[in-house]
Amino acid sequence: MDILTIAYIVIVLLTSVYAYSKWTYTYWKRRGLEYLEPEFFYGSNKDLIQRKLGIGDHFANVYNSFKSRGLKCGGLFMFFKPVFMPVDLDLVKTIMQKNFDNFRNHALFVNEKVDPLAGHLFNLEDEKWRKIRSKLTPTFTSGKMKMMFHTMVACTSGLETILERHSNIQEPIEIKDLVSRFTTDVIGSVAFGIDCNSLENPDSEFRQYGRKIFQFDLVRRIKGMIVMVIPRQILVMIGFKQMDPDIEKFFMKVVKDTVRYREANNIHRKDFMQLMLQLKNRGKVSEEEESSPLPVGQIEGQFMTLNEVAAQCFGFFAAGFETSATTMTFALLELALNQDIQDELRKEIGMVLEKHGGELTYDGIMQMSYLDKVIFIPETLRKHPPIPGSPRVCNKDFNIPGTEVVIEKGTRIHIPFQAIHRDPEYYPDPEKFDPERFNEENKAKRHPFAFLPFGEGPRICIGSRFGLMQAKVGLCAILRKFKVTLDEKTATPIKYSTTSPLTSVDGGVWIRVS
Ligand code: HEM
Repeated sequence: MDILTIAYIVIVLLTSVYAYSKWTYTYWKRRGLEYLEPEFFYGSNKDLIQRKLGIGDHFANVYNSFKSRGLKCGGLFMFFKPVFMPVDLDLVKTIMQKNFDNFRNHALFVNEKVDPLAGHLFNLEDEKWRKIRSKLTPTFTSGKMKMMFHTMVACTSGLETILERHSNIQEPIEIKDLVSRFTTDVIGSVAFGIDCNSLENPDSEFRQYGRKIFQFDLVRRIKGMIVMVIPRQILVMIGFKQMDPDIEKFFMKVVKDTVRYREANNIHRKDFMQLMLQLKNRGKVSEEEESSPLPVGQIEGQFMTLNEVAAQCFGFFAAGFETSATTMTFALLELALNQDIQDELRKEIGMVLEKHGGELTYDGIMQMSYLDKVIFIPETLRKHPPIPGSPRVCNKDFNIPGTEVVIEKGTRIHIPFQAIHRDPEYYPDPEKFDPERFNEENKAKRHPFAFLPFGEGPRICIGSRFGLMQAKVGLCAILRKFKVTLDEKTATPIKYSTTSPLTSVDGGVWIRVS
């Protein structure tokens, strides 16, 4: 082929892609929906793709631009794909709850044959999601939380030892790293029954792989782009793999070894793995400790396979340690900046502990109203939601109430939690950290969908109780003994990282303890 022919083919190809994108970018106009003017290739997300803004800040800009135009919703483009964004909270409720059947799935590409660990609840779709969700729901009741409480408390001693050391040598500590090691130890222990030891050893394998799950390096970003641009059917056909092989190998081995060991030695522990073994061998979670297979004839329900068990354990690890560590980090940041609130909280912790003989107990934690309904944790999650937004996909055409616009099957949706949490219509002076926003009177005045740190509707976070409990246990352990102040190494005013999928602070949060 001569050079002229090659040049001709390239020109034809580029012109076709350009013409296709031009046509695609008229999608929202053709459907009669106001939209953000896209740019070639980037669509409406140039700042996000070029990493000038993080996910939360970028979608907050999009939300604010629709809101300032008085719109209830709007259209945008992710590369060439149309994305719908609800702004009005009744419409958010319609999508997440009222018309859930039209918007059941998270729109994430999974091929369990190639990526068995990706078959966790967050990624699953339709009937398989429904089936696994109903099996897992009983593992997160308050009774089960009570059962796992002591494991959480046991992990606080390492946390206290490290802070004691930093207090003595008067050195600041990057608190996100420390509390991530705490939550890694808690989840490792509760989900896998393994002492991860990452508080003692910051480079433990669990901590290393935990960090890796949330590192979005170039390869991950390219894979993410491929998944957005190439149709699913083609990805399945070519066996496209997303999961890093070393992460997969590590977690698969941990789960399989633990399952085999427990089954061979008839070991029962009060943890999540025990409940998974019940699902694997008995098809349901029961109150008994027993998890060995039932005799033929007594079997109820369907069983989980070993791969499904591994995927759920991996999902809980990934979804559980970083989100709770993020909550604890922002709570400590705000407490360091608001010493009066910190004093109030420490007073409550002291009073409750005194009533419970100086011990951190489940009932004691449940009595901490300033920590809990107070307001304090909700205000942290409002101002800094760890997951800044959630995707959905439309699986049945849906007519937006009161308009002619139809969201077509296959259209992606983005629900911008962070933007809603910072909307002055619902939270006046939104940058201010004010726990009183969550007293009963103020809460009652707000639209229930103005607070979405755990999502809403049938797809709401299944581990919220667990996540809140471990954050509270960790915070109580810190605040009962230490006063926290912000070290000058923290870049203030803080900026959110533009590279992390979860909300996190650029340069970290450096805390001094005394
Ligand atoms: C403070 C901590 C946490 C926060 C802020 C958080 C937040 C969220 C959010 C926003 C979603 C998406 C909901 C939606 O799309 O509507 C979610 C889903 C999920 N979370 Fe959490 N989460 C936390 C802790 C945990 C923990 C500790 C676990 C497990 C032990 C967990 C497991 C999950 C799972 C499995 C899903 C998927 C649910 C489904 O699709 O049915 N999360 N979480």
